[in-house]
Amino acid sequence: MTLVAGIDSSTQSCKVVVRDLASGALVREGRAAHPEGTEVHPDAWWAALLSALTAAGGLDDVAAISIAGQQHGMVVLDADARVIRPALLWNDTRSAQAARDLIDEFGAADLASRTGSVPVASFTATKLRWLRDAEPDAAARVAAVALPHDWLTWRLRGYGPADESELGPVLEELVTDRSDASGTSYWNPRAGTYDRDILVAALGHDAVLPRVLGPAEPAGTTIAHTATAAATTAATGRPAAAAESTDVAGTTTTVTIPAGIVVGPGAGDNAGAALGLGATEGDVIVSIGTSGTVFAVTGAPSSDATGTVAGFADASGAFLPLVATLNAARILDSTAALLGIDHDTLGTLALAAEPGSHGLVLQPYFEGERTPNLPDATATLFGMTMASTTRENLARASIEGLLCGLADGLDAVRAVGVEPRRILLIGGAALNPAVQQIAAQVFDVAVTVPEPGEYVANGAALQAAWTLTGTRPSWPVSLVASPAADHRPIIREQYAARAAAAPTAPTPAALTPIASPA
Ligand SMILES: Nc1ncnc2c1ncn2[C@@H]1O[C@H](COP(=O)(O)OP(=O)(O)O)[C@@H](O)[C@H]1O
Ligand SMILES: O=C(CO)[C@@H](O)[C@H](O)COP(=O)(O)O
Repeated sequence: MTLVAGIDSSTQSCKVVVRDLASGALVREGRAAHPEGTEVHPDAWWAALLSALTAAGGLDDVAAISIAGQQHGMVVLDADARVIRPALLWNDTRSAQAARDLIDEFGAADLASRTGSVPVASFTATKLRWLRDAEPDAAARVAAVALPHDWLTWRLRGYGPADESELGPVLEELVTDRSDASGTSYWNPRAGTYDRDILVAALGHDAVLPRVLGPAEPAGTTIAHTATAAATTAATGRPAAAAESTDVAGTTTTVTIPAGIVVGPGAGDNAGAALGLGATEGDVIVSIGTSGTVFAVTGAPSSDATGTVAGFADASGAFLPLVATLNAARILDSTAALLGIDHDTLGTLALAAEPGSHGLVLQPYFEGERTPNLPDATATLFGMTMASTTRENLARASIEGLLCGLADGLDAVRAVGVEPRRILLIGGAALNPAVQQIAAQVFDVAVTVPEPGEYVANGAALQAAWTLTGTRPSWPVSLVASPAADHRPIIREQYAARAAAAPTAPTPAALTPIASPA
């Protein structure tokens, strides 16, 4: 049996799957938690990856591997390949003003046509501009910029600072793929080239950028080496990466990497999920993890000058128009914690309330919001009366608020030409039966739920198999639930009415004056 491995280094954790190349069957898996926070030292991801690999039984019998990961995170390296400062993650909003500055300098339409997207605080270019403005000494030392999956792939292949790696600080060996490059705001998905003018405008100077590999183009093969990481995140002062629910702060994980494992190009996590699901025309994927995302694989690139839909590339040579929200599964985590219950009980309570939650509406911008672009917004609960303010209605309102934001995202991907025939619901919160049932009430498209699984890691494993053999596998994906269509327009109508009246209502991008480039 030939085995391939796929990794999802996501916001909250690192997940590893090992699969049979021929059938796609899951052979073994492992996971490890990431630190909390929107600023994380990449060493913590490396420690979690090695810990998850160990939990998944190591790589001795694995023929190929690929790493997918959270998009956009800013990993900055100096000339000795040392990480200059903790990475700013996609959900860190401190670069909101930097995004506005870049839009003022280039114009939204120009950025959309050059990079497929109008940047918000999530995008890497805005984080580089923030670094240039807020930490100019650090910015001046930047010799290379990478994304989370690029840096982890490079470390796995044996590169890194001289005293921590077998092959040393060879920045030119950094690689990425089309899907993750398209989330930087300095890569053009139509042309397949970096836009170094935007990079220089953001960072203040040029830098080494990872070589962009095509689908199934190998990053290389591993050399035999020992990879070691200490489970500590001293740079952030936050908890150590650790096997979930196990405190291993201060422990060191060592993994023996054998020679000759083919390393695939990797992917952004959403593109990885599209690969893992085998998404085809008519499929819209709705993922409810830390981020909420709505996306589809399309043959043609998109560019939305309003900034709502990001015009990403996918991991198969096609494109991936995508809407992302900053608040998703954690809305339910917060509400469950507030009510002092677990996720299952939250779901049970929610299903005991009527659609529309008796007028209770949660606009769930707990961490600011990305779509709509309201980085400083806070959450608001509308419609509180003696009758509506019950635990049941609050539980349901939290799920309805989450899903209404994603339904707005579905409308936006439709507006760039996607014609959805079914929704594939994935991500941690999609496991919740109440989320599945209420999704069938909020979306006006049939909702289907694939069997529980790590679809980003599965996509990375499939990419590893594709890279090894040169042929894209077609592994089966079972659907476990198709909640009966039960569309209840009232849910979105009352949400839209509250959003329109809210003080945080967004200014339509079309009405925002955009300065011409200098
Ligand atoms: N049954 C459930 N109901 C609601 N939320 C859940 C459930 N199971 C897991 N989650 C939430 O899903 C999130 C993790 O999902 P995941 O897709 O792995 O996120 P990420 O990829 O961003 O790390 C966590 O916030 C977790 O609390
Ligand atoms: O920013 C985006 C997409 O543009 C997010 O999808 C991140 O890629 C994080 O994903 P999760 O860790 O929440 O799955």
